Order: sequence, then structure tokens, then C-alpha cells
Amino acid sequence: MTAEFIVESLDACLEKFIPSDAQELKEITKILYGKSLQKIEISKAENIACTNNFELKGYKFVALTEQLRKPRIVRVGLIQNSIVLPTSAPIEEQRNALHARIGTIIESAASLGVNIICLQEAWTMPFAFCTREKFPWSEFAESAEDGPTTSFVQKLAARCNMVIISPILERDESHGEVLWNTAVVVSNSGKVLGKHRKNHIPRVGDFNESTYYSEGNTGHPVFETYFGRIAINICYGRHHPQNWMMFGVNGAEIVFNPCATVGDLSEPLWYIEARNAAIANSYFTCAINRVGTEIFPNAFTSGDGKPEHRDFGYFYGSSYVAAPDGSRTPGLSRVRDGLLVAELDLNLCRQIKDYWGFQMTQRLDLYAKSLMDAVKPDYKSPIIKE
Ligand SMILES: NC(=O)NCCC(=O)O
Repeated sequence: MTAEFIVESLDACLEKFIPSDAQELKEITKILYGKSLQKIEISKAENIACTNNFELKGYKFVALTEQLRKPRIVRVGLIQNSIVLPTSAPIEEQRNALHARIGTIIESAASLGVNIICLQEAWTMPFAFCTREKFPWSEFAESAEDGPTTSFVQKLAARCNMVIISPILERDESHGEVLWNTAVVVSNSGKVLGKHRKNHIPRVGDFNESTYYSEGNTGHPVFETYFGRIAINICYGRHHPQNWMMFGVNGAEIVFNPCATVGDLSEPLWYIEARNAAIANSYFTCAINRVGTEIFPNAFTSGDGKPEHRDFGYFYGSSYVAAPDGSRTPGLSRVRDGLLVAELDLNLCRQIKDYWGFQMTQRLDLYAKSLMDAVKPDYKSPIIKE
């Protein structure tokens, strides 16, 4: 039997097959990634990354020096990971194992001076929504304010002086105990700053999430943290340019995009969407995807004619950061757990706004009026025919 062929990383492929001193490598890198990024010093955490088997990469985005404003330097961390225990293990053991693994990676990020870190979508659990089974998966849901995961994250955030974005399956105990797909934002003080609930719920392939929760009701909040103004566009929301736009309109400087998505469905879209959002909205974007293949105890189907199966396909990782000038980091591995650290100068957001003028030239008033008309029941689209 031949071993399955796996491309570990697109970026590593380039380095493998184009000689490092070839002129082509420089040119191709510039075309693919934009302005070249310096690597940052990560040796402090390399040992722990090696012992704990996760990839570690670090890059720096620079901005022009200004006369009146000091640089606004912030380090962000993106964590991608596979589940630790099989999906058949007791719920609490699965969650605790993930807490322990991610705790180790967050501590490494702290040693590299990371100020804001974001975990992947529904990081405390397997992405079990494909199954449409309510039990036992709904038992992973917990309070955003004082559930076990938020308590765990609060302690880490205070100890590491780090803002932590913790996307979980939320149980809203004050409103009929319903579930939501929620990102909890914990401040570097350890307090819960707030939460955002996923605005767009997929109904595609095995993404049967609408069986569990509805579209979020928290709008497009921007969280003013000690290190900068941040927002979260959860997974499928990345296909909606208006969702990205509203976080920009509301003043975000960094938008995190915690995801769980699989190769056959979305990999060709992956490097385009968050990067395009960074360009269109003059902010930084951080796209994070889980890794691995999760096998569930019972076979399921999704009404698409495919034979029953017990897995979702492979989650392809490839987390990356994109800047308002269109440059981006290489992605993390497609198969390994990893921590990507990026140093940003938030002054770049305004500099790019001044340079490209997208905020000045956009026509929000015109779109608002056109959209108000388009949502009326008696709307007729203004198609002009001969
Ligand atoms: N988790 C989630 O929203 N996935 C949907 C698939 C995708 O957007 O690529």
C-alpha cells in the first residue's frame, strides 16, 4: 500500500523546489506575498515548540515612521490545532486535554511577547456539528461569562498580560439555555470584555451547524483593548464582504477570523478572502483554521447523495496574517498544530487609508439607500432592457 501524498505547506514547497539564491524565488515571493516581511526572533520558544510538537513561525509588518504619532506595535498570535483525544472520549476529558495543550502554546506565545491571541473556532471540542446529533455534543456548550473555559482563559490572560479571543460553543443560560457560536474576548486584565456571536451560519456540505444554533444577535462589535481595537468575524462570515466591512466601519484595526473548514470545500478560497478583506477595509486580518481529520462514532449523511461517512474531511490549517497593504505572511502548515506570531504596526491602517483612499471613495450612503430599496418586498431590480 502506498502512503497518501500530502502537501504539508504551500510555502515550504516553493522553498523546496526553487533554489534559495534564484532570482525567481524573490520575484515569485513578492508577487505571491506582497512586500517582503522580516522574520522575528523566536528562538526563546523553539525548544518548547519542538518538545510539544507544534510549528512556530514569526514575521514582522512595518509601517512608515511618522512625525506626530509613535509606532503602535502589537504582537498577535494565531493558534491552530487538532483535537487531542478521540471524539469518543468523555466530554470533560476531551475539553481538559485541549485546555492543557492550548495552555502550553499560549504560555510559549507569552514568552515571545504576544499581546493578543486568537484560538480556532469552537476550540474546546471536535467540530461535531456535521453529525446533526444533539447528544453528546451539546454538552460541550458552556456559559461565555463563567463557564470552565472562560475561567481557564481568564487566569491565563491575567498571568500572561494577554488579550485572549476564545471561540466556544456558548450556552445562553439567561435566555432559555439556547446555544450560540460565540467568541469570548478576555482582556489582559483577566476580565471578560465582551462576546460576539457568529453572524452567518453555513448550510453547505457537512456544515450542519444550523441544527444547533442560529445567526448571532450581537451585530458588529469592536473591542477597545489595551493593545488596539479588535473584532472577530467567525468562519463562514468571511464569505460575506459586508460582514468584514461593518467591522471596519465600526473602527476595527485587527479582525480575527477563527475557522473550521475543510480542504475539498474551501481551500482555493482561503488565501483570498481574509487577505482581500484586509485590503478593502484597511485593517489587519488573522485567518485561523483547525487541522486534522476528526472521526465520529456514528456514520452520518448530509442529504447530498454521498455515501454515509464518519469524518468531515481534513481541516487544512494554513493560518495566516494579512495587512492593509495586501502583504501577507506565509501560512502555517496544512497538517500540524502551530503558533504564528506576527508583529504589526497599527499605524499602517491609517497610512493605507490615506494612500489608497478606500474609506474616502466608498459610497456608504449610496449603498445604504440602494439596500433599503432592495430589501422591500415589492422591489424591482433596475435592469434596463432595450
Ligand atoms: N465553520 C464554518 O462556518 N465552516 C463553513 C465552511 C467554510 O466557510 O469554509
